[in-house]
Amino acid sequence: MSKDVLNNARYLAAIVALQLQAENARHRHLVVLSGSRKWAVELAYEVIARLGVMQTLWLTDEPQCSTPEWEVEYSPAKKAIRHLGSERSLIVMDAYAGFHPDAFGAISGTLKAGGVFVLLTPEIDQWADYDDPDYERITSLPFARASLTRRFISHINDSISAAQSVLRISEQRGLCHLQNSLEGSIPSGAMTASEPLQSKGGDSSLTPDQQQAVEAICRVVTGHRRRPLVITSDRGRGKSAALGLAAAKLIKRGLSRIVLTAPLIASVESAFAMLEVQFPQGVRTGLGFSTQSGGDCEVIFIPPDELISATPDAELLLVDEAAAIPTPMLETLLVRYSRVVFASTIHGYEGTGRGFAVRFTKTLDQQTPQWRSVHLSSPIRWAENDPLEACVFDALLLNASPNEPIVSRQIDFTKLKTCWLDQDELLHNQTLLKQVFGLLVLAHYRTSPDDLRMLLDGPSLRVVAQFAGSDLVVVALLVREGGLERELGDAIWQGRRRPRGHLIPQVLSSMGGFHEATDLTGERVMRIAVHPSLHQLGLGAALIEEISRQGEHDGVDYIGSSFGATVELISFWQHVGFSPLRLGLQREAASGTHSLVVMRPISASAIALCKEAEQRFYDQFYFDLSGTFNSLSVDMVLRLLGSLEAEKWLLDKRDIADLVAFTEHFRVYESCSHVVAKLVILAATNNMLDSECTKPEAAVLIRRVVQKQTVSAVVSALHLAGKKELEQLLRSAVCKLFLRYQQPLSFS
Ligand SMILES: CC(=O)SCCNC(=O)CCNC(=O)[C@H](O)C(C)(C)COP(=O)(O)OP(=O)(O)OC[C@H]1O[C@@H](n2cnc3c(N)ncnc32)[C@H](O)[C@@H]1OP(=O)(O)O
Repeated sequence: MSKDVLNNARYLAAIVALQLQAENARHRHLVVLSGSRKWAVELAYEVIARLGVMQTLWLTDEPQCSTPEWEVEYSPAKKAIRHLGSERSLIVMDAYAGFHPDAFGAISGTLKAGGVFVLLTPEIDQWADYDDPDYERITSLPFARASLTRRFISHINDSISAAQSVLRISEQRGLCHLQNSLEGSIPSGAMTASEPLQSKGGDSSLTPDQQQAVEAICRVVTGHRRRPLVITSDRGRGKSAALGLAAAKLIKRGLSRIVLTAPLIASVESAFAMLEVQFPQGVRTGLGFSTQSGGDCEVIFIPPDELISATPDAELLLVDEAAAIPTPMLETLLVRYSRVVFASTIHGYEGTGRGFAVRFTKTLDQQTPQWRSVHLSSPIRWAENDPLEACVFDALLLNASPNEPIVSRQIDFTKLKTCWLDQDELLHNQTLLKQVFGLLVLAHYRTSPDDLRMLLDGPSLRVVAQFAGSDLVVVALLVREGGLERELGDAIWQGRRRPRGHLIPQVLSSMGGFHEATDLTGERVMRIAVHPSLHQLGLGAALIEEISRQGEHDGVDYIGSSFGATVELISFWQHVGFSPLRLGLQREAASGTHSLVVMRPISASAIALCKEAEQRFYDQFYFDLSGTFNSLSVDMVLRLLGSLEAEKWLLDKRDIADLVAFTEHFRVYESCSHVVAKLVILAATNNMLDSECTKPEAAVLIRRVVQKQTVSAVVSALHLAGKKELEQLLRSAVCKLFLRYQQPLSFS
């Protein structure tokens, strides 16, 4: 027998032994095959055959061969998210096709107890030199993929090598870990008492945590007081199943319509599975479940952005994976639905969860201080101390967190230390890396493992942070943009080319029409995050000042940013001297927000461009409010209208006569709507809508007069009794504003 065949036999025996241990302990394990692609792929097929696994999921862009005997489902890593609702007992990920950080994290959560995750990588000491195809996603001109650093891969490689529970097999070095498993001994910490897996079904199979959650959900509906519930858990604790069982119980007690929402329908699959078990006669449709074929009672899935725009009736709203939904959307749901449960993974593989607990609970404390919480800690899909979970969390820093601050709110601003952090320094100083990434995760709902790679390898990325003593209090990621070749600039302006990176120059040139934007160089603030316990103390503003000083020193033309626009963020960026230049036409599906490009110019050319682009933005903005932006929130419209120039909206004699006819006589609104609109804009530019009108009046003026929403849309959105109430609110608001207008010096 050849040496290779003998070796492979040893490796397979080790993997089989490990899988048996995993099965006995209800754990999952990571096996890494590091060597040539051909060797690793062939060994992986042998693993599938030896373990006798049907329906292996294999993440790759380039399936290597078809497998007649064993069914393998191939999927590109970038589409791994599609598989989130399913469960597998064997997953293969081919890092030769690209190591996709988010996919690695998310898909490992779909591996069942007793399962094995097989990662195929180049040889241990060559992986970090391999031109990983997935790095294409972070290239940016002039950096070609092959020229990028691969510190992230080094970090993953080191982390895997350091994890005692990983079985690593190298083509050149043989078995690197868990050698003792060959002899059938058990790696430390891997064996716990074997417990039966939770069966999909009724209450008896629930963990005590789940039972507590189901009871708490039922109390949200049956309690006399409005009491929102927050359920938090780690991945695999049966949170979604508990939502499904609670929904079933409530339907049995007489509820007829429950709405379930989550960023992805796949993540609530186990809630629907639970309903199917509870109502065997029920009918599953694409987006919902009816207890009987005729309809009767239903649990319906509605994506968050649709819920916000339509607000359908529901006796109970269940929000799953709430951490992946932006806080402003959650706040809207909290206001609109009286009985509501927010459930979320805190230590999720996607890395989005921990900030949720910090950010959203602040809102709950303010709006509904009587809210309750339940935490699910016992895993149901695998046993405690799962080796794969520990390894993935460590490698992707999903447990990272900034130091717990800090001498509470007493920061001595004169002693803050600004540090420009080197990406190499971050790689080699894991404590610092964890602090920085931990703060980004905590502060921003969409920070994911992909961002860890960006942090370590993003070309022309710079990291600046401020420390109070050894505590990180604020961090920003910056990326250099622009200064593009004229020929490329022309092609971008003409809409013929859209190279990766250079977001602000491209948006301003190809969409805003400012050809010169691609010539200028700018520093884009990709992310800025202040420790959540230290917001609104001036730390964010101070760091922006530091960034601007450095930008000036470096000779860049401007500092810019692009972010999902909320009223609070617009307020922050305007406060620190940035002008809005372009609002994205479409809402991002995940955040429900429009992205806003802002700029603080430094050079004379950027000052000229910024002035003109801002003017153009506002000129266009008013017209877009009755079209593209006619569903923009009232607060956001008010915020942006506040910066319009009042002179363009001054009223002439005839306008004033029209307003007299409307407010004092019987002129109908429709015949003078354009003049009413002028008055409203004029008032908004003087920030008088808030001070002169009640909230419902201001909302009617913005929606009906400025955004030209239909009467029925306004009535429904503002929960008015009907057209009459709308007309009364409109008339009373216009009367107040007109009266104020007639007072000397009240409008500038
Ligand atoms: C490109 C991007 O990264 S955009 C995403 C920004 N980051 C995040 O959303 C993460 C979470 N949030 C944060 O980290 C912080 O709140 C930041 C970075 C937005 C702001 O930093 P902070 O230190 O809290 O703000 P700072 O105290 O410097 O505020 C300066 C001014 O901005 C405005 N402002 C700041 N936060 C708010 C807010 N929540 N609501 C209204 N206005 C605000 C105010 O005018 C404030 O001045 P004032 O306090 O004198 O009224």
